[in-house]
Amino acid sequence: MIETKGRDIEGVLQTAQKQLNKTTPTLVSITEHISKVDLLSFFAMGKELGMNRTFWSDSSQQQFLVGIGETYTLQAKEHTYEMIQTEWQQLMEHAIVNKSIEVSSIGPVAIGGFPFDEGAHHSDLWQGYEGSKFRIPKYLLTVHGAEYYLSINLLLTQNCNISTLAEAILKEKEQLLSNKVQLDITNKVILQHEVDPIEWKDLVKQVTNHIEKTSVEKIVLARELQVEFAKCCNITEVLQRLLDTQQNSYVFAWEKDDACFVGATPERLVKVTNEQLLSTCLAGTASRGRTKKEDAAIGQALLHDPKNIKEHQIVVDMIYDAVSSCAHDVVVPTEPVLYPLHHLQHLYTPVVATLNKGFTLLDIVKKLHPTPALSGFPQQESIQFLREHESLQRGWYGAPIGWFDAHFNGEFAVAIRSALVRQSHASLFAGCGVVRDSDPEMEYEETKMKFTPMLDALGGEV
Ligand SMILES: C=C(O[C@H]1C=CC=C(C(=O)O)[C@@H]1O)C(=O)O
Ligand SMILES: [Mg+2]
Repeated sequence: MIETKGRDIEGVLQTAQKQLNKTTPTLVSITEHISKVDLLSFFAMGKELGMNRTFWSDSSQQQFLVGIGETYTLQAKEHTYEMIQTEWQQLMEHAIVNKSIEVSSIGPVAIGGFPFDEGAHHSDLWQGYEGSKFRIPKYLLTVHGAEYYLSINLLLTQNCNISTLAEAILKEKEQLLSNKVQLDITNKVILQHEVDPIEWKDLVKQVTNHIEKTSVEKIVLARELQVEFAKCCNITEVLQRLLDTQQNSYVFAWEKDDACFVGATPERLVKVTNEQLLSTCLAGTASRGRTKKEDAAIGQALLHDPKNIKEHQIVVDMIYDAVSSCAHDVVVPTEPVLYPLHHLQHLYTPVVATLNKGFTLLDIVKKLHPTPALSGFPQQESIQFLREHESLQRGWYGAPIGWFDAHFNGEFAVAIRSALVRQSHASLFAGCGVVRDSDPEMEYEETKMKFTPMLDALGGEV
């Protein structure tokens, strides 16, 4: 990676062009510190420019990444973790990066997702989301607390006309930063359809029988709710609703032409900042109470419920083993605490560790996914069971979604509480951990509750 410093875009691009030593296009990234802009106006403006959009907010809403356009895509259908990692390292080796600021998640940043199951067949539902895809946005707005940065990422060739390019960029940049889009909430769901609820409850029973008879301890079953809107769904409005209502959640959107995978997940998979590693065990679910007293009583019951404790502990044990295989000083509390969300609450155990030399964020993502919060335990047996029995095409649902920068600092969440929106239709996904004591009706109710955050954000009756 060549690091440069400079001021105006045209000047920086001219200097970069002189440094190109290859005939193939080279990634050039220019970052500047900018004044505050409206994030969702920036996002909405991307649509007017006809570009695919990307959105990420961390669970404390202190860090935001808003991407417009796609300068480069890393994609792979097999051995995806290794392929994406190698391609990124090669791209970064020759990249020319212009920045005078040392902050993570600026400059060349890849944002995207892995599939839940690399071995699953591709489906029409997930068209555009085959395999793993990570995009480097053409324009990336990064927000850290009160600080705003704009990175412009381009592929430069030796013979491209710099002044024409710089002029086009300045025009688009001005539009994106114009703070012009005002938002009304107009999305409205007019039809809801649960996919095969009776068959799904039968499958829960089948799983508890399977657990009785085999060494399998847990299988996470998911189901789908389809909705129809009065008109094309506006993703900016969905993001606004999710940001307003979903506390303690990562809000994400990854648009691909006429589709957008969008959600607000409470579940961190892993965050790596230099060598510091944070992961999360989240499993075990209850509703929120209508009063403080009722809420506390539900929370206490959840903390002491054997079925939910079992569901949770299986996740803690696996994550501890996975993290320990590539990190040291692993710290895991012995008891979970409650993790409150707007519509529900979970059992939560944080994991802190120091990454061993030679491992990257993507290595640990590969080791962790799928955790028993999404597949079950043991991992291979539960994945095999899902391949044979679950009719839902999970695609990117329940899979790692997130970002990484040039130094593999980054964060991944697990893409639950999510929906795949395609114009005036959407599929919502929700799953639950089935263990020996699971009751089909209660698991059904749990998944129903897990649809509510997305259904509400899409403009549906909850
Ligand atoms: C699979 C989902 O939730 C997982 C994460 C937290 C709690 C869970 C549970 O209690 O069953 C699930 O393991 C989902 O929301 O689609
Ligand atoms: Mg559960």
